[in-house]
Amino acid sequence: MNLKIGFIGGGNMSTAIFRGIMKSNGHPPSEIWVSGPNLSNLKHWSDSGAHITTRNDEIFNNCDIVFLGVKPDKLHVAISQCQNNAKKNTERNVLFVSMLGGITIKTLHQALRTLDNYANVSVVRIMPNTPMEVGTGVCLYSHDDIATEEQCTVLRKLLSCCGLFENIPESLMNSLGILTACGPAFMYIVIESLADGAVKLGVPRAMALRHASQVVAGSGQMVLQSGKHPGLLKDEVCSPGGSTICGVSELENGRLRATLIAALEAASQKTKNVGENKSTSKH
Ligand SMILES: NC(=O)C1=CN([C@@H]2O[C@H](COP(=O)(O)OP(=O)(O)OC[C@H]3O[C@@H](n4cnc5c(N)ncnc54)[C@H](O)[C@@H]3O)[C@@H](O)[C@H]2O)C=CC1
Ligand SMILES: O=C(O)[C@@H]1CCC=N1
Repeated sequence: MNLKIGFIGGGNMSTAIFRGIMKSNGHPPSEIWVSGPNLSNLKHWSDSGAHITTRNDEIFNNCDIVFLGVKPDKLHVAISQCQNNAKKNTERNVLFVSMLGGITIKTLHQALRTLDNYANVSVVRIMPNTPMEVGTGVCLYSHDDIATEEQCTVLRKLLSCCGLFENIPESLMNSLGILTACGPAFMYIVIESLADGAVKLGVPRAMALRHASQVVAGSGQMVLQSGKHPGLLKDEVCSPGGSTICGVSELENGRLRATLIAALEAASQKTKNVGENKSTSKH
């Protein structure tokens, strides 16, 4: 029998995971459910064969693995909507998988404690990224001490078709998790900027974007596959007195390295504040 997979919140990140699973035939869509306040926003799920509902309790009461994909400030309301007093099947085991940035396993347990079948709920905290949609993502995870090896294996089987699936200490979620989850946005800006540069030099936009993307993907593969330090790989491109080093010099003038480091720090600080429930608009 296939496991029933549910998503509470079917926005960008849940959709990317769903599409990644669909792309690799990782699970039949007829065994996937998603909930959200507005059914018209979930049409892309039902078009692919998944079940859609406005009721979070339907997901929680019927699914074996329940992904939580709402914004962190909706944590408590979304969980309170999982309670259905008419249905008291408290024996079911549920693997509750939260993708909420900054929200700790401890906070998740505190929120879930209000539910009737809390005793049978184990929690996995994941930090996914949107490239999971095309099978080249990263999904970091940490689990509580209730989740069984078997549950983690089932989750690994489901999500490793979307890319790298790696167990990390929860203490790294707001650092490594920031690199992997926010990093794609930073890299899209790099790709767009490289393409802009080529367009400025007269290259047609679509051609520039396609090649900028391939250069970024290829460079990442080169670091991964060659085992060489990126500084050495950079040196291998820079001929003495050549063109590339002129460009590198401009990147240093523009403080590219310092800016990327600061971007990760800012995103990490913001995520920590979300976890601590600080309502600062900046950081
Ligand atoms: N977008 C990304 O690249 C990543 C997002 N995340 C996390 O994923 C979570 C979702 O982020 P996104 O998908 O980007 O946001 P989103 O705004 O696209 O999706 C959130 C969804 O939750 C739905 N929703 C709101 N209240 C609800 C409720 N009470 N019950 C059920 N559904 C409800 C909304 O209608 C919306 O579709 C966040 O907690 C974020 O920290 C984590 C890693 C990466
Ligand atoms: O920007 C955000 O808040 C989410 C969390 C990590 C990536 N996206």
